[in-house]
Amino acid sequence: MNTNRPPKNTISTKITLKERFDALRNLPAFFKLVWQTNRWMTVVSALLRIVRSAMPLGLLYVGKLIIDKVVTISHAPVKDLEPLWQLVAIEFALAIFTDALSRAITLMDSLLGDLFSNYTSVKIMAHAATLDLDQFEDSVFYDKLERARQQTIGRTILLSQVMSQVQDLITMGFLAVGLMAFNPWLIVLLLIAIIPAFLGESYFNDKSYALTRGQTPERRELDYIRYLGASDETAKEVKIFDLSGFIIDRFKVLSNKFYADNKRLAVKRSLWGTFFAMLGSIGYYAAYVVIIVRTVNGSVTIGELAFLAGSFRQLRTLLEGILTRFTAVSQGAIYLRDFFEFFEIVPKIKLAANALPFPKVIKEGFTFEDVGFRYLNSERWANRHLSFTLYPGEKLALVGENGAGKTTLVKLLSRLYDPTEGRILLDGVDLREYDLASLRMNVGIIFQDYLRYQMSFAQNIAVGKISEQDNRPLIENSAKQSLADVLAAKLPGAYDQQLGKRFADGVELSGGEWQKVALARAYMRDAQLLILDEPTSALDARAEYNVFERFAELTKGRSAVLISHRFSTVRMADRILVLEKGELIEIGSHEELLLKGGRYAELFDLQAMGYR
Ligand SMILES: Nc1ncnc2c1ncn2[C@@H]1O[C@H](COP(=O)(O)OP(=O)(O)OP(=O)(O)O)[C@@H](O)[C@H]1O
Repeated sequence: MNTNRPPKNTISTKITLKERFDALRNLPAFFKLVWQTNRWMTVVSALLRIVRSAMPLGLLYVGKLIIDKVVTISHAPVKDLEPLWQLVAIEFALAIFTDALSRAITLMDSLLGDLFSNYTSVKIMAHAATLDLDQFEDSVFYDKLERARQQTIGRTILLSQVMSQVQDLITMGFLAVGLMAFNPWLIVLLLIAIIPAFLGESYFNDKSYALTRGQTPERRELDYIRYLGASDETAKEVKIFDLSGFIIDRFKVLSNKFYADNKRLAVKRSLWGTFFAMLGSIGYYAAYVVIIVRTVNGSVTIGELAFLAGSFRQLRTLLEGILTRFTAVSQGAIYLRDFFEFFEIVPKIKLAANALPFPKVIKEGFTFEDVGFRYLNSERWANRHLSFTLYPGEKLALVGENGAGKTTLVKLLSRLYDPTEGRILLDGVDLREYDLASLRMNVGIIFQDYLRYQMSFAQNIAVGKISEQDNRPLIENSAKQSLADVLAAKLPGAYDQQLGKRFADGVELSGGEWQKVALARAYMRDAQLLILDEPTSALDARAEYNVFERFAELTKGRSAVLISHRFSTVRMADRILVLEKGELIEIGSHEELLLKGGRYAELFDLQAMGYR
């Protein structure tokens, strides 16, 4: 991380007015989502707004009737006030009703907005779960995910914006009819006064979108720095290495840049906004003068003067609102494009059309045929020219220096990735022909960077087969097999003990203890192939010996792949596969490889020497 210079924007961000209109095409899909969120609330909300949109005209018209009535009565010799009070009562009732409607609309917006946000968050999580591992490792993907996530919050605003837009358009229709009946030129005057403001608004919205979109990678970095600076998982290292100053400096550099960019735009926008608002006022007062002159000439009544001036004023406000909101809505619609784009990302690891179920009993084993794999955006081969067979019931250990490609190999075996070249066969059939869910069900794998779920002890084991989360005997049995049962007995809450420090009453475990818990996950499913990627590195020597003794016993008849840097563990395997720079350089039993005197023998001696 370079603390002095924030990274440059990497995303193209220019949008044209045409794109703005095009983006509106996303709105039907958006409304479909709203509709799916909650049907009856969507209908009620729309109905409330339609009724609400007729209210301003009603209020203005009753106001006009009241004024005209007052003028008539004041000139009449006999003063009958009854009809006047009736009108006042009607206006009062309308005013109260309008207010109640507005509140109901706000309430519906906020409730529907919350539901919408929950619904779309679930949709995002569900979709993310279908995607491939390497898609998560791609920064462009992450930017999309991040923007889609923002939409779940931002789009609840869009919802009320679009609804208000429709409501205001209807209100405007009502008012415009009244105004046009009097003088159509007033409408033209109104448009002339408003259009500059609209263009200005749309210009600045473009700028603001471009800025926000361009800042996505930096915002992700900012979030990451915020997490580094204040989280239970990072606190230990941040303290030990005294990183807080470094982190805060980086945060300041980035956040100050955000602030400066945003400020520059906000100031410009505010200045131009003031100017455009002034033009609007000029238009309004010109129209006002026209109406006053005609009232003085006697061609309209005083009530009509109040009605027309009120209509004109409200129309101006509405039109301004509508035009401003148009840019905001189209803006939102452009953001929606990002949201829907995320859902367009499809996993590359596909299910075969007539996928085969995983064999009940593996007959020939897994055969690698000249398998090579390169990570996304990487020039280097993580695995290359791998050809070997993992036989049914065989225990195979993978050995090699850091970065030799051991973890990559087991990821290919469990189809987290598909080979870049070559193929992997299971009982003579390409792994890609098998049903993915059935494959995953039959391959139990515990990675070296397994997750420490901040959940209960039992749940931490149950994640190995979550459909069995209520099967306590199975969970306890799995714990017994990985030697985690002894640990449960020591905890105050036993199997219901909350683990980790993030939540109340949580107990933190040692590294080795966590490993035993994670290891129990492997025993939750009756997998035909078990893969343990350095699962015992944190265990003490005795515990590791016990774990492996059991492992060999418990996996009798089943295939297993072990990755370990400890040769005391490795030598228990039937065969050992030695990897170097992603390629297979030796394969054979412990004795065979020692006799051969190659790389394995060298590494073994090196470690043995350390114990002498
Ligand atoms: N997600 C990834 N994206 C890009 N490159 C990766 C990724 N994971 C691993 N690599 C690269 O692939 C190579 C093999 O990594 P792998 O994790 O398979 O090694 P390993 O033998 O398991 O190492 P270790 O003993 O350190 O766990 C390494 O050079 C590593 O830098």
